[in-house]
Amino acid sequence: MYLARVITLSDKGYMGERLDTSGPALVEMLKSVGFAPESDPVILPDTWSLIESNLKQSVKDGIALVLTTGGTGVSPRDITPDVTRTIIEKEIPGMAEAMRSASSQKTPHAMISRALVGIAGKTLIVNLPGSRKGATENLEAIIPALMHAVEKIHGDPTDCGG
Ligand SMILES: Nc1ncnc2c1ncn2[C@@H]1O[C@H](COP(=O)(O)OP(=O)(O)OP(=O)(O)O)[C@@H](O)[C@H]1O
Ligand SMILES: Nc1nc2c(c(=O)[nH]1)N[C@H]1C(S)=C(S)[C@@H](COP(=O)(O)O)O[C@H]1N2
Repeated sequence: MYLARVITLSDKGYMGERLDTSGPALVEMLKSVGFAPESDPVILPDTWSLIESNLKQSVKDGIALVLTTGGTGVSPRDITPDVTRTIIEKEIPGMAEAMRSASSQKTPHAMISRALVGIAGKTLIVNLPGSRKGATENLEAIIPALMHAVEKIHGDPTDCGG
């Protein structure tokens, strides 16, 4: 089973001013599709150095899949994709495109999310929006390809297309 970690980026969540319902919802979704997520999401403020160090630590910890939730939009403190871009070695634009495309059927606000998906070491990092609805709808869109992507990152030699 592949280890997964959920990182919630929310100033209010970090300060205890809002209950994080997005992180736990993502943990449950990951379990339901066969990943082994840590049971408690990591909650951080929208602070560059903390996001950077936690993403780097996740790679060192051998986490196969990191989901971030929050900070993908255009508010002044939204920096999650910008930090992610400095950590990943390979971007997977198709997964982010699939999330925005599917989400556009739900809300026109989908186009505001700047979420990135990419690979750092052997860790797949997926940015998701902050609201529970936004986070779960976006994850839903890539679930059909998520396990396959992680298996390939870990060197699955089998032919695709079977
Ligand atoms: N972790 C979370 N759990 C539940 N709802 C959330 C969470 N993060 C965001 N939301 C909801 O999604 C909306 C949009 O998210 P966004 O990150 O833009 O909000 P925010 O108020 O700027 O967050 P913050 O100040 O906590 O960083 C919020 O107003 C809130 O209703
Ligand atoms: N599927 C889906 N995508 C969504 C949403 C949503 O409700 N559903 N919310 C949007 C909104 S309102 C914003 S502002 C952006 C960025 O959200 P974030 O700043 O919380 O990361 O995600 C968008 N993507």
